[in-house]
Amino acid sequence: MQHNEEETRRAVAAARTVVVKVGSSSLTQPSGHLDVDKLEALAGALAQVHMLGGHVVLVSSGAIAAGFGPLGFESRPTDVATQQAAASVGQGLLMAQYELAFARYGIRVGQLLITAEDTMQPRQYRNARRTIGRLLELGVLPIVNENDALASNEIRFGDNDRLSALIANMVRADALVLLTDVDALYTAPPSKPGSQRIGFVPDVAAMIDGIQVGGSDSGVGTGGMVTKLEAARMASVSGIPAVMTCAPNAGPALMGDAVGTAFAPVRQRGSARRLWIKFASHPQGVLVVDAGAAAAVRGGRASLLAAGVVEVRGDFAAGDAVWIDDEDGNHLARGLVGFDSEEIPDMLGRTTAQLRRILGEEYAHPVVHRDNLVLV
Ligand SMILES: Nc1ncnc2c1ncn2[C@@H]1O[C@H](COP(=O)(O)OP(=O)(O)O)[C@@H](O)[C@H]1O
Ligand SMILES: N[C@@H](CCC(=O)OP(=O)(O)O)C(=O)O
Repeated sequence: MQHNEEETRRAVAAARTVVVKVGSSSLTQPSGHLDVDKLEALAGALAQVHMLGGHVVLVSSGAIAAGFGPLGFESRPTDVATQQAAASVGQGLLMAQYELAFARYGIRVGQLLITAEDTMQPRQYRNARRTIGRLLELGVLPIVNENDALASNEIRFGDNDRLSALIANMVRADALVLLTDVDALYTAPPSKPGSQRIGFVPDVAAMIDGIQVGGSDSGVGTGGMVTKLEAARMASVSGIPAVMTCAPNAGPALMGDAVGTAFAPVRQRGSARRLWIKFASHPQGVLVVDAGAAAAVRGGRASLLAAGVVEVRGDFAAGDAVWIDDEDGNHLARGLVGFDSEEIPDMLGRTTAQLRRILGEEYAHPVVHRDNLVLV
């Protein structure tokens, strides 16, 4: 599958389900306070799609930006605890404005606060997917943000760009639209003289190295262009076309006009939850595997059995993410492990039949099931 720009834009315009991500900088005034006019303009553009029968999921940042002013801070706080407090105040303010803005079009909104690390667990993943699906069936416009108050620093995504790509993959969206404060991707940060606008990226994974990307200049955003390109790549390998542009271009971008930068999908639709394991997991330990197990894991379809594990490192609980390494220390895969780290030493090298006989039925399972394993 190789999409050209026209096909990519057309696919965005024809999308039945679209995930739209808006950054803090597109919802705030230079002072950092929430800019209600900007928020209303965005709601107007999304309402058009909704009223034409499209399903829109909005991933909105802005909780921290909306909360720090009312708490009396002059600029965005830099320590995590104050950011979390600001998010807790700001999230309610943000949703109140969205409710008002969408109510003008008779559209009801629903809030989902997601912790990416938790949502890759099968049950939470299914629940989040089912809730968003049901909201869409009920004609509600779901608004997603990271659960800033809960996510600790280590597991926090911090930016919503990659979260929006994971959500697009989860809801099997037909398009992802990333709205920010620059009109397009440039060959270098736009403040640099001579940087050129890029209208179309046929293969984002292949071009990432050729672009100079910088962090956020806005003072309120977090990820800058790095995480936006990462999000575009995640969408692209999930078979989802993406467009990145500035928030005032939301309407034209959603209609397939040639604004911003379009990113072609490079694959067929991929599996869903495994993308979360790949991008949202923070491995807590390592399982070192022998050559036979390494070959099986590399083959892509096998579960990791205790028989092939030679060593376990780290302190983790069943359900945590771990690295699967070969004996030379190369990372082969990431996976959600089925056992606590203390349970695994007694299992090492044993076949499933031996595990059943010696340790009992509850140990006669793969250490990492193939559904929970993703190659790196
Ligand atoms: N190559 C590039 N092309 C476009 N913008 C870039 C590039 N490198 C860095 N940037 C910066 O990324 C910023 C957008 O990221 P960010 O401030 O995190 O926005 P948001 O709050 O929308 O997530 C832009 O303001 C721009 O200055
Ligand atoms: N969850 C945070 C998002 C952090 C953030 O600023 O993200 P972004 O503006 O998308 O780079 C918030 O709502 O403030």
